[in-house]
Amino acid sequence: MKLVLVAAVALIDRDGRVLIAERPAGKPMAGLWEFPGGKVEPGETPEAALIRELHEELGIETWKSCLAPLTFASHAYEDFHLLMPLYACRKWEGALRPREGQRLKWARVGALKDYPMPPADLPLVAILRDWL
Ligand SMILES: Nc1nc2c([nH]c(=O)n2[C@H]2C[C@H](O)[C@@H](COP(=O)(O)OP(=O)(O)OP(=O)(O)O)O2)c(=O)[nH]1
Ligand SMILES: [Mg+2]
Repeated sequence: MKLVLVAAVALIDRDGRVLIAERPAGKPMAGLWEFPGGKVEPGETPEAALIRELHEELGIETWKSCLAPLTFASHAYEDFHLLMPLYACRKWEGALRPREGQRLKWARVGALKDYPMPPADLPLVAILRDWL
């Protein structure tokens, strides 16, 4: 089974809400809500991948020192095994712009259950709820 490394982040605003993004049409699992992030490229660290993805997907800038490791997902999908570290981040610069046409939502952690997420994310939501 192919192991796929994806870095993801819970961006947390001053009110303790969490940013989720709707996966765009055409991508696998389109329409599900996810934590921003993406695949770690060869030779890249997870933190560098996240900094790159946050720039590409949301137009914001953050730094390695602002990415706190929180937990991870290890989930068997049908065609790959996902290993996904989840970081927490409370500090970034720039205004959020959905650069891939994706819908964005700041959600209270208690309301995340109202947004359908990929199955790998469900344990992460529980951990995030206890942690926040
Ligand atoms: N970003 C993100 N990906 C997730 C989450 N949960 C989950 O199962 N995934 C899966 C979906 C995809 O199979 C994979 C991430 O792929 P992606 O399509 O976002 O990767 P990417 O941003 O690098 O995009 P691309 O260049 O491959 O199109 O991880 C999550 O919360 N956030
Ligand atoms: Mg992505």
